[in-house]
Amino acid sequence: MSAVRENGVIVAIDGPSGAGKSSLTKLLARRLGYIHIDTGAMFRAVALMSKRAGIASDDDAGLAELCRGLEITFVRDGENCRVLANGEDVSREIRSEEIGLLTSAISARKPVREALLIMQRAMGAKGGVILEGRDIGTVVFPDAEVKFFLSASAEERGRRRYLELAARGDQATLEETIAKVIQRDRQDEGREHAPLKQAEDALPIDSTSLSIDQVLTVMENAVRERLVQGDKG
Ligand SMILES: Nc1ncnc2c1ncn2[C@@H]1O[C@H](COP(=O)(O)OP(=O)(O)OP(=O)(O)O)[C@@H](O)[C@H]1O
Ligand SMILES: Nc1ccn([C@@H]2O[C@H](COP(=O)(O)O)[C@@H](O)[C@H]2O)c(=O)n1
Repeated sequence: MSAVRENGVIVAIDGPSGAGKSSLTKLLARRLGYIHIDTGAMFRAVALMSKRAGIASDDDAGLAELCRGLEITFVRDGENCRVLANGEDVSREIRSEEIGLLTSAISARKPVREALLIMQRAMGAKGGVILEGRDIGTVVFPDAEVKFFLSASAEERGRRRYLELAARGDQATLEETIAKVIQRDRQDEGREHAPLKQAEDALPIDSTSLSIDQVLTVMENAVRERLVQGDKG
């Protein structure tokens, strides 16, 4: 491989809901000194703003108009990142289960995907970046130097999400949470535009019975190996 991009390689982490993408992206970024971009947060910000504006999830013209007037930015806040929509911090509000399901519906719409694709490519082009989402390795950066497809069984992903919600005092049951995870998978895999799927050249990782640390080690080794190949290229 010839010299990598200006700031390093692009790492794509795709996979279904609750597989551990956000957790691993942050940890891996810290290990590598890279920035990380949570593309799901961008779709969530569009969903939240569409809800507030009363735009139906199948109103393509309304969604296109909304995206034209929407600026999404990330502000580093220590280890975390705050998400701003037109300057307003929406980091907390976008995390509800309701917005998660609405996001899955609006992210299927072509104008939304087109608008965010442009933003995501601009954010990642210089490299030295880890992007996590559903279509990073297949659509956003099909030429990413390292691609992972992180998954786990729906039961395990639902269990992890349930524990997270319970810790926040949410009343959801385990069965409901698993059902929502499965519903979101179906919507994300079944949509016409940029569906969730593994890129052919992605390294699959099934984290069902792996700890976060074990997954992190596999990922870090794979990226470092690629960086060494790059130096030789
Ligand atoms: N290997 C693992 N073992 C145990 N728990 C894990 C593992 N990976 C992630 N988790 C936990 O599972 C929950 C979901 O992880 P995370 O939010 O990183 O998933 P995600 O893929 O980004 O989900 P989403 O796409 O819905 O945002 C978190 O509570 C996280 O701590
Ligand atoms: N590249 C992406 C990222 C996300 N989505 C959609 O957003 C929803 C929320 O994502 P989270 O990772 O924050 O849970 C997700 O269910 C997808 O519908 C996407 O389409 N493409």
